[in-house]
Amino acid sequence: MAGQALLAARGLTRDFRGFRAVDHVDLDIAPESVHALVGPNGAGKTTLFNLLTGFLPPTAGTITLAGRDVTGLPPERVARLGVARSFQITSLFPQLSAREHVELALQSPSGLGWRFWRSATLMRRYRDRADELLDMVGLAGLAEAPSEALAYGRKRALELAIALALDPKVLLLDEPTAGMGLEDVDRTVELIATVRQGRTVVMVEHNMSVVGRLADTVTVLQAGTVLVEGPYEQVRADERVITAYLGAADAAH
Ligand SMILES: Nc1ncnc2c1ncn2[C@@H]1O[C@H](COP(=O)(O)OP(=O)(O)OP(=O)(O)O)[C@@H](O)[C@H]1O
Repeated sequence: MAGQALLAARGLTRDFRGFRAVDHVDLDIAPESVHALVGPNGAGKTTLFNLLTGFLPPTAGTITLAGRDVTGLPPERVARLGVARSFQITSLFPQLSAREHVELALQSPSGLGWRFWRSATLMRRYRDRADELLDMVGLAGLAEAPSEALAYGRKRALELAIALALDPKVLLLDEPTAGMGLEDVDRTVELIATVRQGRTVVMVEHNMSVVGRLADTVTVLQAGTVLVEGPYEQVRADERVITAYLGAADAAH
């Protein structure tokens, strides 16, 4: 199994001052699959995401990308090796246009740090690719719009275009439909179905209908451990998963 995985974790563990948020997780993300991480609040999904992208170093365990050990590498190195995550809206510059954001991402080798504009000629080379990416995420008509003028769903689409500028092998999406109305959810599902072509997608997603429509494999986390893993239909019918969610709902009331 590990030999076939593009991104794999073994015994991945992360403690926060004695509290174990991720507890010996084994994960195999198959190439060109959509793999969803789900689970009740506090299950460790975000922490696992941060571990896989180098934003947090693990307390124990290993992460491999195409068989190469990437454990403990900083996020920009992980990104350069082909693992990109969609950025949060807070990292957009209000006055820069959608196109300028993507152009900047294209000329930044890691996609993480914004660099100074190099030269007008060089930037023009990025323009065609930027416009292609904006078109892919449905923002072709909004290329000139300052990011602050974009509606919420469009801002999330711009984040995706920025992540795609790295041409990542693995794209990590953190709750891609969070806070969206039905129409934007549908558009985002279609968008992910498009951008997954030739890529591997890992997503944390609370909306089970979205998971059902997109994911090949679902990993359910609970209290930092893998509770169940498998195809959506199998996972949603699993008694342990139903109990975990009902338990979490009870605890919230
Ligand atoms: N920096 C931190 N310091 C201390 N505890 C943390 C830290 N980050 C996360 N935790 C704890 O680790 C556990 C897992 O958190 P995490 O955010 O990974 O869960 P999650 O599954 O993403 O939850 P949610 O669905 O609510 O986002 C939680 O109990 C959380 O309080």
